[in-house]
Amino acid sequence: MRFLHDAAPPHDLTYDDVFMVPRRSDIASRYDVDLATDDGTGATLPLVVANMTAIAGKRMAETTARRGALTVIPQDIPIPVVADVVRWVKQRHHVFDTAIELHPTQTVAEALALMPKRSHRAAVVVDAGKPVGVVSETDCAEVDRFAQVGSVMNRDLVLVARDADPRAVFEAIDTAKATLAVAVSATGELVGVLTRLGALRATLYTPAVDATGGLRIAAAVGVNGDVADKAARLLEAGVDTLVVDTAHGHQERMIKALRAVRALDPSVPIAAGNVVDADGTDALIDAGADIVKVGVGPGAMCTTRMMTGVGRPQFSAVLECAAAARARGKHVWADGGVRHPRDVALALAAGASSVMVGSWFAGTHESPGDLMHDADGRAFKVSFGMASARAVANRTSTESAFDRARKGLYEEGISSSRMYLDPARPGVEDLIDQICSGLRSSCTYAGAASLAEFHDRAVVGVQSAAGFHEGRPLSTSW
Ligand SMILES: NC(=O)C1=CN([C@@H]2O[C@H](COP(=O)(O)OP(=O)(O)OC[C@H]3O[C@@H](n4cnc5c(N)ncnc54)[C@H](OP(=O)(O)O)[C@@H]3O)[C@@H](O)[C@H]2O)C=CC1
Ligand SMILES: Nc1nc2c(ncn2[C@@H]2O[C@H](COP(=O)(O)O)[C@@H](O)[C@H]2O)c(=O)[nH]1
Ligand SMILES: [K+]
Repeated sequence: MRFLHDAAPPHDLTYDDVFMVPRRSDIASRYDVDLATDDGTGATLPLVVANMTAIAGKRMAETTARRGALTVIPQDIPIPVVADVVRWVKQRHHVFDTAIELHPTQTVAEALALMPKRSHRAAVVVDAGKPVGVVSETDCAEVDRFAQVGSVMNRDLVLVARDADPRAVFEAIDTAKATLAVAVSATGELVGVLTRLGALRATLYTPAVDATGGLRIAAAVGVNGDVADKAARLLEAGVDTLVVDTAHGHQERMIKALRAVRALDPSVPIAAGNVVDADGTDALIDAGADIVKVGVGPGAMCTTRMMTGVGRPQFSAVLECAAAARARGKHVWADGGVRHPRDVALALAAGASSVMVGSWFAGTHESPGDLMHDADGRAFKVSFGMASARAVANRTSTESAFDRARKGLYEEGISSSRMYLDPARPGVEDLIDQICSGLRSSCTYAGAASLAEFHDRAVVGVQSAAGFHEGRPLSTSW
């Protein structure tokens, strides 16, 4: 990446401060761009779901890995639970989505409570292991809440084989004008479901898969307690990337923790952070990090900059840390503050190998929280920061009341925030589609067929607030 007219700015910049200029390109189609990362995580998209309890759970992990991104299970989840999640995610089908299963005698009320867990808003009715119907939210509208789903379900199933070609599945759904197709095994047991859009996506994305065919997943450890023991148990559980995570990554406790994790000689990449400069990046690489997590204070749930004055505008932080890491053959993840597809593109132009997204994905069907509605009927989920009073109370629940009270004094995150679902993009895959289409287009504007070429060729200029404002679309007249 270089600055336009080679004019490096005199002050630090964040995503809104910069823009990219188009360059002569010989990339004929946006589909000719390869978005795979080269950081050893095996992700086929440069996206990582941040290790936040309100965002990164098993549904998020399954759904994002199927499209090629990685989800990091947070450090606050007990390790036996993480092991169960890893096992579950690795058993998921690469093409078919995990269905909500209901027995014909379950009620419409139960169905309606479970359906928001899927963006396709439907469940498969299963009897003796075999699908007998599909029930959607529309089928349940205006129906007595105590009615049994067996009496409202649609029995005309589009049944397909577990190895059916996604394009053929798309056509079968289209012809039947159905909501989704139901995949079954050779003996007729339910395997999963696929919508028209899911079938299309299966032809556009490559799942992030490990050597044995399981979907990939990452998990985080903090820097307190017996870090080596926790890391060893996560590796034993089969995580594909290990993240050592704390607010202030450039500290002795982190360096000690990282050395202990490196001493386990893991065969998977170790990511560690967070830092914002070359010194911090070098220190973490010296201690054993393959990937350095960059960002202090940009996160949407983060109050660190307001509380402490510490942090650094994220674009400059990523640019400096990425240069330091690249000089040593290592990588950085740009962590936090991403709100538009352009921010993802700019972080990658600056040299990040992947971009961590937290709050943007909180308001989706796949985040772990329950779907709620405000007084105007708008759907939202509750999110919270990992350094908020709420998260600290969870993390320290086994400590003495005194220690908990002491730790509770240091709050650097929001405990409750409403993240509204975008009615046009209520699922995380809708947001991934949006990000990838923006990013593919950015790459072709730069004349880049891969992320490595994108970083090489990107030319970035600095803009005023008016310049940023000019780029915003206008939904009504002036
Ligand atoms: N990227 C960002 O800007 C930030 C991210 N976070 C996220 O929040 C989560 C919790 O992180 P964290 O608060 O580090 O909690 P941890 O539970 O990981 O504990 C951090 C440890 O470091 C010590 N410490 C020393 N200086 C600091 C400092 N300035 N800030 C925080 N801890 C310090 C703490 O000791 P003692 O308590 O005795 O001081 C504690 O033992 C992580 O997921 C982290 O990534 C949190 C803040 C900023
Ligand atoms: N200072 C704090 N930072 C936090 C907290 N919880 C998470 N984070 C950081 O934010 C990113 C995600 O950023 P987002 O803009 O996509 O939401 C995450 O990976 C952490 O580094 C917090 O409570 N305080
Ligand atoms: K912030």
